[in-house]
Amino acid sequence: MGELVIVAIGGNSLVRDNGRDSIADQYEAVCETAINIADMVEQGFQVVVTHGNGPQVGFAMRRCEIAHEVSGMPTIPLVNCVADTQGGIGYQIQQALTNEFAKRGIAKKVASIITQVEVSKEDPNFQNPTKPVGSFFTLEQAEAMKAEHPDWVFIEDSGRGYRRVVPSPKPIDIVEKEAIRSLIEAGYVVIAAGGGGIPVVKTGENTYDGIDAVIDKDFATSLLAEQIDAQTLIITTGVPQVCIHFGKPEQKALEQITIEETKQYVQEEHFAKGSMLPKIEASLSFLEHRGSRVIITNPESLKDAIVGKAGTHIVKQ
Ligand SMILES: Nc1ncnc2c1ncn2[C@@H]1O[C@H](COP(=O)(O)OP(=O)(O)O)[C@@H](O)[C@H]1O
Ligand SMILES: NC(=O)OP(=O)(O)O
Repeated sequence: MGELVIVAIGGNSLVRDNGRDSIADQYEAVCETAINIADMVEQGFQVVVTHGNGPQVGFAMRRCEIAHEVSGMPTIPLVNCVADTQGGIGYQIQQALTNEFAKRGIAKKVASIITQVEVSKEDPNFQNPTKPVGSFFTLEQAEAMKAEHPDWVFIEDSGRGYRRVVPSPKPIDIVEKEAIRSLIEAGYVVIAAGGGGIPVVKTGENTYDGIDAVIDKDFATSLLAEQIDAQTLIITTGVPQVCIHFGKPEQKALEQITIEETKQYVQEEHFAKGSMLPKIEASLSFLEHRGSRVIITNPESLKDAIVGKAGTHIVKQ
């Protein structure tokens, strides 16, 4: 079996045009990412795919809220919105990969696993929402919405606008890890932990209950990578490389950095909270446990990045 690589697809990287955000647009973006993943499979890598749902779960929440406001339809709990987006995006990735493999004559099967991820009810992040979801708004739009819904919390997201935030507890365990391992061993390209996984808390030795939150998919992916013994973690997002002085005139893209250099940049606050910082923290956690290397790049650079010709590479030393 080839090197086991886990590829995390950013939710924002699947949103084409913030004005439309249609399912057809999203499928087009998924198909482009599927081409890049198929390239990696042809290169001989064993691939596991995870994905985000930040924009999509926010859209789902908003749809239920509007349906409730307009026609009194029952709202859908956030944990179920996460499950719905995990299924919806997983379906698109599964179909796009299946079709791409068939087109190229790659003899690989694809399977998505509904993945629950255990969190703690006591996690302090439940009291302090930090995970941006849904659309980007101007300050004026955010203030108008806040006036109408005083319990909503907004943050500024990496110079891109204002977004609603929801609680994001840290993942403790991937409930379906054995099933994921079995499918990998059977040669499947597995799609798992979509949207960071469906947040659940333990109610007994082997029993669980859903809880309203959105787990950061970078942390869930790093945990899954450890639990399936992946050697390489790739995080795809909206930028080809991680930068220092991001968004400033002196911005500099990083090609290769060590754990120590990365920690130094974290201390110097080069990585924005809620966007690039969780990717960096998840990368460090993966490298400090079992992982060998991390690559952060955009989907179109995957094929080159895996052979060292693109992206930002974080290495042990
Ligand atoms: N130091 C940085 N280097 C590069 N991008 C950064 C940096 N800090 C913040 N960003 C922003 O973070 C974004 C990635 O976060 P986000 O869009 O939330 O992730 P996702 O692709 O997982 O949805 C990048 O597209 C970029 O706009
Ligand atoms: N759940 C999650 O972290 O999604 P994004 O990567 O889309 O923000």
